[in-house]
Amino acid sequence: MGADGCIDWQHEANNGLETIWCVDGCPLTQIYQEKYSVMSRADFWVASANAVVKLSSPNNELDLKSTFKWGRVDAEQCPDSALRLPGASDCGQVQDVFLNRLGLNWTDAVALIGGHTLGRGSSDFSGHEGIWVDMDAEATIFDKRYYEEVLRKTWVPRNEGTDVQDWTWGGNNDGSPRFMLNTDMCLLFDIETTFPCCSRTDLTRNDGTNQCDRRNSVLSDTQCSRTTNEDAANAMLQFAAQRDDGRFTNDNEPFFTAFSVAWEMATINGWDNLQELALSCVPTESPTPAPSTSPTLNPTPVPTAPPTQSPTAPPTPGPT
Ligand code: HEM
Repeated sequence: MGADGCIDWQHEANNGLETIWCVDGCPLTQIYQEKYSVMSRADFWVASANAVVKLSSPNNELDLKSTFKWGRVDAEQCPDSALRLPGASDCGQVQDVFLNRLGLNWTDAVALIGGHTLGRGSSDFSGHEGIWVDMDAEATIFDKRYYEEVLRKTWVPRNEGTDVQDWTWGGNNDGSPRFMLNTDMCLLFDIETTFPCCSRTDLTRNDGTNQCDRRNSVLSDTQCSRTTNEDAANAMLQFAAQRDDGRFTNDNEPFFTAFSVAWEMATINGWDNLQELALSCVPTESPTPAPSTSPTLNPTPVPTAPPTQSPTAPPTPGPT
């Protein structure tokens, strides 16, 4: 769901988005068509994300309204734009996309990826099944829990040797499995030098067995070492807000402040003429409607054909 209001439907990285944005029956599309089609889709998608963050944060605390600017122009076609998305393989992906191309720093990247406190991965879409946090209900709350979970849980490799290798909890994965991507784990651990490893060799199950050890894999002697990327690790620790006694505070503020800064930079990237929201409705101060290249104001069509193989063309530049 790009900053140009366009979705590259042909790329597998976007699998599942047809359940959110579609011609018929997707609530978000319906809301847009019925009430907000005066805005460009691109502005609407950012505004919708802001609303989700606000409504799912404790006491509606994280209001991103001050970061919102409007005036993005929609494109109807964006072939190969999904090639610019980060893969989930390693921190090189994070560096390439968030630092080298979006111009953010590691603190910004770590703050943005904290978005994984919400929602889930699916074997039907990405192939990574589970939630990042402890309970399904917690996956509907936008708070710092994601950072806590990286530190709190015993993470061991899952799906080793496949292209959906990730990490899962060494404890009891009842219900939804809990998982982390390599791009989550690498922000705190060196998961390359010591792979395969276990993130906490100090925890046991109720039956006394080490949580790092499973039937086919014994990792209780292989503690994952801390990453040498101190900027990323420091941000993870700061946002998790762990006390000296190992428990976590309820203070979301460091995460929320960093997320707001990074979110604004990420969502205005590529546009140099976006407008602030008007603070009043007095006619002389009100802005003109956002330009839109979508004359029929219809959502981008959903393809009926299955995704084709990954395109090989080089990434196209973002909007300027
Ligand atoms: C290195 C960067 C990132 C990678 C590799 C990545 C990868 C993924 C993957 C594989 C999924 C599972 C998709 C599925 O199976 O349906 C996912 C879901 C999700 N991601 Fe990310 N992501 C990244 C960054 C971000 C950022 C920056 C945010 C928000 C600011 C974010 C928010 C989410 C959310 C909310 C979901 C859950 C979606 C749902 O419940 O349907 N991700 N991500």
